[in-house]
Amino acid sequence: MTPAARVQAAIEIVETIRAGQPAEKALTNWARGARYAGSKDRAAVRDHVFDVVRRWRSSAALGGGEGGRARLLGLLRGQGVDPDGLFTGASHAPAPLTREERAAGSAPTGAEGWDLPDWLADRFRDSLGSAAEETALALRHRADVFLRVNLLRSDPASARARLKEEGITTEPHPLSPTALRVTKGARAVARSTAFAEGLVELQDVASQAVTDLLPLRPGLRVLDYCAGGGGKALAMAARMGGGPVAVHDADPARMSDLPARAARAGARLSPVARPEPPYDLVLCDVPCSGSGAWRRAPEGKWRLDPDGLAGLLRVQAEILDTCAALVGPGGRLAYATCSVLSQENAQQIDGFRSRRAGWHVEDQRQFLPSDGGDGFFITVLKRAD
Ligand SMILES: C[S@@+](CC[C@H](N)C(=O)[O-])C[C@H]1O[C@@H](n2cnc3c(N)ncnc32)[C@H](O)[C@@H]1O
Repeated sequence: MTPAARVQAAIEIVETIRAGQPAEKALTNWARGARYAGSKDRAAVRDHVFDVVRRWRSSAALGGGEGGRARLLGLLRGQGVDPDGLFTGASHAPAPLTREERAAGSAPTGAEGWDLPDWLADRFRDSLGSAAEETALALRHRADVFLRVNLLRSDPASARARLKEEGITTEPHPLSPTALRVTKGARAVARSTAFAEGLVELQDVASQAVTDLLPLRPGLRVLDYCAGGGGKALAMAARMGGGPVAVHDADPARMSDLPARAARAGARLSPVARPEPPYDLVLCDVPCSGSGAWRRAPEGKWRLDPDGLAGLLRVQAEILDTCAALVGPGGRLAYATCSVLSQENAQQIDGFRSRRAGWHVEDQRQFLPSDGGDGFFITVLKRAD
């Protein structure tokens, strides 16, 4: 496919997203009917589509319309790319720009320029103050790919050397001693032998930094109450000489990949339908807005509404209360989100402490995209003896 044909494909996919189809599904459906598209074409089309979703409002403003064609035009203008080189009318390319299209479009203003719904721009300001703008703007960009070196199988220097043999170059990152930022070959990681042999896992650097803050050591009774795909459970097990870490999730199907992931990593994870207290440490990595990770999952910012957020806040408080009851005397409760909204973070901890006596905050950190990874929040609470 030519670069222009990729833009035309993205225009058509953005139209189906506008009609209500999730971006992943729209891309899969397109790929099924586009046997002529090679892996580089698919990757380029995907990048265009996700760039538009990240910049849904500003691309419409700059392109002067809500449709796929206007949004791709606006995206290119925002990226400083001359659209005339792509809107050529050649075979499979978008038709040349009309006079109206050339005249349309204006610089985005306010929340439009932050690429957030108005109500969320207000929440960003309330939560982040002077860091609100840079955080919102960071979420308009693609995220870096990070690996976690699995210390049960390797060390950072050896893992980097193995990856390099397979054409994947990396560099360390100051946020976590196990983190490697992929500088070349990100798309090859999942089929590399270093990955297959469990030397590295795909995991955001801030997600690693969150588990680094947990007071873990071999022999502790540890429960990951919202284990999901197990990214943090595996990282915790690696810091405990392999585990075991008890894993639980309200939706056990979300843990279906865990046995294979644990085997690859050399970690021991024990699924528990009903947690058996007391635990020395319970992590609740609660369901949240995902606002810290909207570079990776940008549809979330357009889908979330105030009622949805209120529902999440209720579930988070319930999980905190449930998990507190699982911690033994002198034990720890760790609360984590990949959110930058204070209602889901510090305010949730304040609410918990106003409901329950006998807990004190041992550690609290908010990671922002400006630190290099996703936005994450972690609080470690210690229960009185
Ligand atoms: C943020 S994800 C967990 C991500 C995971 N810890 C990781 O690092 O890969 C939140 C998880 O909480 C689960 N969940 C939602 N409500 C829950 C509840 N009431 N109790 C336990 N788990 C719940 C969801 O199914 C989801 O898998």
